[in-house]
Amino acid sequence: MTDGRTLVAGVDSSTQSSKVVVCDADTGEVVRTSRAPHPDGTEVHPDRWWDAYVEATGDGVLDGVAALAVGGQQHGMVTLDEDDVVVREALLWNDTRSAGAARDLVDELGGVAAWVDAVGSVPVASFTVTKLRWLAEHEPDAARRVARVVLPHDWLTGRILKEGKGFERWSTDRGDASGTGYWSASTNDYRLDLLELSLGRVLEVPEVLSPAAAAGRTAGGVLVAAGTGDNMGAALGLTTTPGDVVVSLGTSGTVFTRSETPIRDESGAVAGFADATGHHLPLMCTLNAARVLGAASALLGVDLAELDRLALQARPGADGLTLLPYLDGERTPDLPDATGTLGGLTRANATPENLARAAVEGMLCNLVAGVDALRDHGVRVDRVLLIGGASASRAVRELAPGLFRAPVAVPAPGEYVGIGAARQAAWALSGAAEPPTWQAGIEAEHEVVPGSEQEQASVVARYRDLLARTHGR
Ligand SMILES: Nc1ncnc2c1ncn2[C@@H]1O[C@H](COP(=O)(O)OP(=O)(O)O)[C@@H](O)[C@H]1O
Ligand SMILES: O=C(CO)[C@@H](O)[C@H](O)COP(=O)(O)O
Repeated sequence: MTDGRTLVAGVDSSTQSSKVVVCDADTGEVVRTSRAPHPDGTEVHPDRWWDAYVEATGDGVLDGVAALAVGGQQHGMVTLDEDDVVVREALLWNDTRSAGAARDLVDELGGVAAWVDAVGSVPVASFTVTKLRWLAEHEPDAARRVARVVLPHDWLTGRILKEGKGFERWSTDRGDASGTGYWSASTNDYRLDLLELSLGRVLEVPEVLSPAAAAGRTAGGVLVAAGTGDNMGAALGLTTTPGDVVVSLGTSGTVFTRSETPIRDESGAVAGFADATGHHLPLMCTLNAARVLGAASALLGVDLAELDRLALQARPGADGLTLLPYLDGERTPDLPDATGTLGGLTRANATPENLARAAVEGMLCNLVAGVDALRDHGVRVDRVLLIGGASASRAVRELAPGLFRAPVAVPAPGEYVGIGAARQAAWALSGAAEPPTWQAGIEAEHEVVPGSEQEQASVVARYRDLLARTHGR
């Protein structure tokens, strides 16, 4: 309690950084924020997340906070031995070394339909279940030492409780559990047989808490809520209405919507995740998003603001220059070994403006597939809410409505994963049946430019054509 009001904190332990948001528990007003970077790379020792958390919460950032929760990057494999010592560095969601293991597991269970029936998703390299198979095959000594497996948000939640002398047991929530590949959002149960299929034996797994449950309480009295995956956290931090689809442009690109019922997608594009309120969060994810713009600006030797200016000076379609932005391999489409492809390059269109435009268009066209996949499953797309680091880009904001074929709203600048985690903490603290009502304002709205539909459709068609010619998809 500070100045008569109750404060709650949300931690977003994402791929590139830890962000902390302290909010008024009743209104959601953001009172303080801070952040600290994570190391680069697709395998990271969990202690580095703790270091970033300690750095970001220094200087009294958590003073007066009554409850907190952690939203974390999904899927990462954190392996612990009998004494909870980390066995090896965590393999993150964007580590593609387990792509072969994913293909093997799909075959061994009887194909994609069997996986969708079992856990609502078709596993790709991102999923924890495939990382465990990779571990068993490539590091058998380490695999033998593993006693339990948890996810990044589970681990950080447990560490906060251990340091706060309030740890009782490892726990997780429905949202994050649904990204493991061995827990089903339809039945709300683990499929330990799939864990066994992956690793050759069953491991201890965290207890799946209900949405407003507490994971524990520190000796100092701070309630630590269940926490969740970062996309589920963002969904809880945003004020959405039916017909809203969220596109997040962070390290990953994600397209998701809240749903009362699961979506069944045997193409594997849409994963059947759970949300953080007891419902569902069908979600499509790409490995490439904001960092594509970073790479393009490095290539052109300009900053992100100049990249925006250049992109907006070029004509739609970049005079025929098209980028398949698979710079870190790709997850959707399932092309883990792909690299980027620049198609249609001529002497006439080889300008900085066209390269900048192709980067923005390519990044967005990659996500158009997610918006369309949701449409194909009957999801109404009345409005796209754009969040994540690259939603600050002027070029992204202006090009997105035409390519997504929907109006785009950009919520007031904010760390929505952290805000969602803080809202979950406030919910757990209140003991109420529903989370508190917090309103996220809209900063900017962008409409589809009338008459531009044909032109935008041809940008997407050219992208799809290059994808088909390059990768046969
Ligand atoms: N104005 C901008 N234009 C394009 N990209 C941006 C802009 N501002 C930040 N970014 C990018 O956003 C990314 C960070 O986004 P964020 O959502 O915090 O990622 P994550 O949650 O995955 O760690 C970085 O790659 C950064 O370069
Ligand atoms: O793997 C997924 C979703 O399935 C990613 O969205 C991760 O959850 C990482 O998120 P960011 O760090 O990009 O926010």
